[in-house]
Amino acid sequence: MISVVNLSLVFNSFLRINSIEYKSTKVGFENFPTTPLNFRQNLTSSLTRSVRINSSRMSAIKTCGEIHSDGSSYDSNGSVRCHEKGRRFGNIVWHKCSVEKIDRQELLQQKGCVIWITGLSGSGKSTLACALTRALHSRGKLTYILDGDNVRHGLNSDLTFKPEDRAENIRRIREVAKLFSDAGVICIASVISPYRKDRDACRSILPDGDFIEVFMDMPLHVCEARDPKGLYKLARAGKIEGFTGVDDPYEPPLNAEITIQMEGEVCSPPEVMAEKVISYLDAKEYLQA
Ligand SMILES: Nc1ncnc2c1ncn2[C@@H]1O[C@H](COP(=O)(O)OS(=O)(=O)O)[C@@H](OP(=O)(O)O)[C@H]1O
Ligand SMILES: Nc1ncnc2c1ncn2[C@@H]1O[C@H](COP(=O)(O)OP(=O)(O)O)[C@@H](O)[C@H]1O
Repeated sequence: MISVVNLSLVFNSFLRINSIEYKSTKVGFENFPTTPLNFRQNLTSSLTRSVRINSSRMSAIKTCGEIHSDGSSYDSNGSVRCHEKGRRFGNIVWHKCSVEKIDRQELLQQKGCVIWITGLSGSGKSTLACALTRALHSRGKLTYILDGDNVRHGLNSDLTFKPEDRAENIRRIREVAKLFSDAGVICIASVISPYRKDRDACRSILPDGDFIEVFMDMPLHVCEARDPKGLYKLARAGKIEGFTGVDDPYEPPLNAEITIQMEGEVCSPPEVMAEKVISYLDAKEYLQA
């Protein structure tokens, strides 16, 4: 017992010396069981966990650079992110809580991220999003879909398809997606998102690796032949102005993490496409805490 308590004292002194704002309560010391054996086991595992968590937090805090509007910041490469209590942006001060993303991820046994599915209308974005969510759900993983059509029924119902409104549409969706991924959820955004700079802006607000761009690289003639909502027909007839791929641009990704294409004239079933994304998530360890 004594040696474990001594270890705790040394550990806390070490943190004070390093000027890191830290209290033992932040890593679960507040719930000590009462028996000596459980007490020691809990303290030891709390220490092990706190060393693991705080070594990454400490390196993040040491390398903090520019402070962003939400109180987060990045190092000079834009890759390390942290929040520091009390950092001010105008009159808004970031409020930090001791339960953080890492804790939520541990609870969910997965890593929060954003799978951003982009492509022309009719390219299969919603179909893939649905197949992916089904496959992940059956593996016990928590997902949420932000579908362009659906979000435009509520949060973005005030927006049109003019370029500035499309940009605002994507800005709101990326902020919501960021919140979901911070919650530890695998967030799937399926939106045309035709402009590269809007998609890149989403990449830039997320921690390295957490933005996974999936490009539905389907030829326009295939999408147009599908035309499930009859919108291409209306656009060709001049009844819809500024339709993506017809008289509004689509800028394909330059470095998408995953590209979905037809093989010759054949389009893989949605479940096969979903497996491709799941293999990527598995390889990058997003399906574990
Ligand atoms: N002018 C124009 N251009 C493109 N798409 C149009 C347009 N007008 C309506 N729709 C329907 O809106 C859906 C796309 O919404 P998004 O929010 O994904 O678009 S965007 O990212 O803001 O460009 C899109 O849904 P999907 O077919 O699922 O992509 C269309 O059904
Ligand atoms: N992998 C696929 N193989 C065959 N048809 C598909 C596939 N994915 C989507 N479709 C069909 O294409 C149409 C458009 O798909 P959808 O997911 O609504 O596209 P988007 O969301 O990009 O507009 C739908 O009729 C859908 O059934």
